[in-house]
Amino acid sequence: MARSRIVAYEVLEAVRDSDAYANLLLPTRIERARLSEADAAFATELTYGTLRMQGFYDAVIALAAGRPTAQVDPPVLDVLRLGVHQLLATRVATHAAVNESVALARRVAPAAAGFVNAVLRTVSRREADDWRSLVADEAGSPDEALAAVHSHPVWVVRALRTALEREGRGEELVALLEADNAAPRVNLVSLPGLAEPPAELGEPDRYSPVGLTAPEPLRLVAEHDGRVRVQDEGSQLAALALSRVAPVRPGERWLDLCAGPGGKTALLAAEALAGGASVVANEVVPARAELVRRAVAAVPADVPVDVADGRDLDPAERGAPDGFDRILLDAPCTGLGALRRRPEARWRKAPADVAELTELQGELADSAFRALAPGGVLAYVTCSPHASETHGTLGRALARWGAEAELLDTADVVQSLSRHPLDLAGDGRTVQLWPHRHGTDAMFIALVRRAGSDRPSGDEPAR
Ligand SMILES: C[S@@+](CC[C@H](N)C(=O)[O-])C[C@H]1O[C@@H](n2cnc3c(N)ncnc32)[C@H](O)[C@@H]1O
Repeated sequence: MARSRIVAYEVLEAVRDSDAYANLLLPTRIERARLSEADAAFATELTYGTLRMQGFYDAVIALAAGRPTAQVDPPVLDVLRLGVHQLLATRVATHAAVNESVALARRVAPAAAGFVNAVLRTVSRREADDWRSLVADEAGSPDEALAAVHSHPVWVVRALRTALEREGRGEELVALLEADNAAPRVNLVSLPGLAEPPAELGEPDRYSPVGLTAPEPLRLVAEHDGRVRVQDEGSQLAALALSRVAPVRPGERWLDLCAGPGGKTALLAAEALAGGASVVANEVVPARAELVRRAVAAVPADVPVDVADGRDLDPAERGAPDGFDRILLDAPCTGLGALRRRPEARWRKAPADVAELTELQGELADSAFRALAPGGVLAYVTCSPHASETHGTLGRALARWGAEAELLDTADVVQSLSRHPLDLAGDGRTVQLWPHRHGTDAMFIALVRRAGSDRPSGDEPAR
């Protein structure tokens, strides 16, 4: 049987049994199996597509098998999910999808081969749209129908709706759910001052002045030795919001508090280098700190990367006795804004994670704010649009900081650095980007200035 299907199955198995991350494991499994480019693309499509659409496929399997998927052995269920994906979402011929799935079942769960054959034959008798209607009809409520058909947990559907409704854009929910299920394009950043401008390398991004797409993105990355990197356009805008909120004055000190794996650190370091500022990075997980070191290696500047809990930060120990002029807090979050990129993430998160994370976000925000120099600017960023992690965490922090803090017009800052006007809704001061509206991850960006001398934008002499 095709090795691409075995690779896809083995990744699903590792995601299920060992909490593996598909985006990290798949490339190594593809390499180990020595798959051709076409087979690698098929294995990727199978793995990511199956993981994203797992909720919908489970509803289909339950109907076709006449029993809840909780009563199906996990290895058999994974074989069925892969089979349903091939039948309902790819051009694989029906007989090939069924026969290859039965062969896979013989390999991993021989006693269930007949069951797999029967279920997949039942699934193959209807089109995907018919299954969507049947699944919606079976759901207990309109929200459960949306969740099952668009393959998101119900609580995530509700959280996304709340976030959109806050902007007066509740009607965009289905477009957002669909965007979460589409493979994102590979987007690149060309580190300013260190690599050619975007227009010389490919098609410049619509919004980010340092971003681009290209027909062979990975070739460009390989050729540029870290100076051209894969990075979501929303992440670029978040880093640039901080580096371009005001002209950089030589001698400014910047901190990236939660830096791993270092995508934004690299862009900040390039921006700082161009303006004569310096950057230090911090990350609590040692392996991720190592990724930050690799990410900044291409920038010819000293960027120390410390391994520490960002809640225990002493600016003096990090070379900024008067505090930092700019701090990025790209906070640990549920990642509900990057579901396109992390296909299994939606099934791993639970509402309880939100409460735990918002507490951590608040503590990190307090630590970051304390570490600002008078007049310094904090960028609070999440790759989640969940209202508790965005406006909730920010609003509570602003209330604690009182008159010491000023929420800057972040929308104005981001619009002014964007190549084209962004369709932003909401409160007009913070920025929420969306996959369906902007083609970016759903990044939230808020810039907060600490009271005191107007360091990043004022006219004090440089230190
Ligand atoms: C959203 S990610 C940052 C992504 C990064 N800015 C980038 O663009 O590549 C959040 C990071 O915070 C780290 N983190 C979590 N808790 C932390 C803490 N208490 N102190 C410092 N870093 C923490 C996580 O390990 C994770 O690497």
